[in-house]
Amino acid sequence: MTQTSLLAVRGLNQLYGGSHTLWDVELDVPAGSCTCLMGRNGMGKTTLLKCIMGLLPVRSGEVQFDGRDLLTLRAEARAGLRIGYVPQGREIFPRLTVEENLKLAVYARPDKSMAILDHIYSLFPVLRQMARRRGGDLSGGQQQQLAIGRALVLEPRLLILDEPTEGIQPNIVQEIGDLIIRLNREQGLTVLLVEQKLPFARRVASDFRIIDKGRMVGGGAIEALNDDLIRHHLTV
Ligand SMILES: Nc1ncnc2c1ncn2[C@@H]1O[C@H](COP(=O)(O)OP(=O)(O)OP(=O)(O)O)[C@@H](O)[C@H]1O
Repeated sequence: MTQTSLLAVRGLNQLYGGSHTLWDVELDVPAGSCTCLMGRNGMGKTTLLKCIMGLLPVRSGEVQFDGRDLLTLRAEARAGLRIGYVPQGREIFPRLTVEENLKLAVYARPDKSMAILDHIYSLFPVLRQMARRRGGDLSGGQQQQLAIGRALVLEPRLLILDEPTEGIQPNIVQEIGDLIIRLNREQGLTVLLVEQKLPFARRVASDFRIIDKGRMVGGGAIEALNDDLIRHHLTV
């Protein structure tokens, strides 16, 4: 692990049954960065995030968070290290209210302190307005905000977001971008983001990594994401 990486993946291999999905993957997420993991559909982005979170078994390799080996820890213990994860599709509880969804996350905090809810509502005023509505009754954009708010309840040191803008109306995409920028640049939260929208990635990210057919094929500062890389690995 390089000195400045908060998260480091080394030589990671993953298989779904006999199908080899991730090949010797290396990934560094520098502390304080907003690192955007990019790649076409089906290239292994979600699979890599699930391996990092302990939601899928890996065949070989290492995952280190702040110098600690994650692969020996169960998924709950990884969240306990304050790694917040917002999965693709959001996975909120549709029949529970907004506040109940947030409170469930509070019970995972060591101090179980509900005081954090005020902070979450200040980041997402719409969630305060909707506190008694059922999660399933919110719009897609509001559900995404709830899923991010729920991850922030743990006051994560690393926030992992899987395509937070997918299927969301443009004004909420803008708001989510504003929030990521605020959390990352003003509050110093390290972010690992899977994102396919180039303008969004360019706006919020400091660094990029490209995965193609399960292999890491490029990366660097976001300014280095050039047309050649885009043509070869990102456009359909
Ligand atoms: N549960 C599974 N069982 C078998 N194969 C799977 C499973 N989930 C994903 N795959 C396969 O693994 C590969 C990588 O999928 P993954 O979802 O990680 O891609 P992705 O880059 O996140 O794509 P997307 O942007 O579409 O979510 C794909 O070929 C996919 O079909």
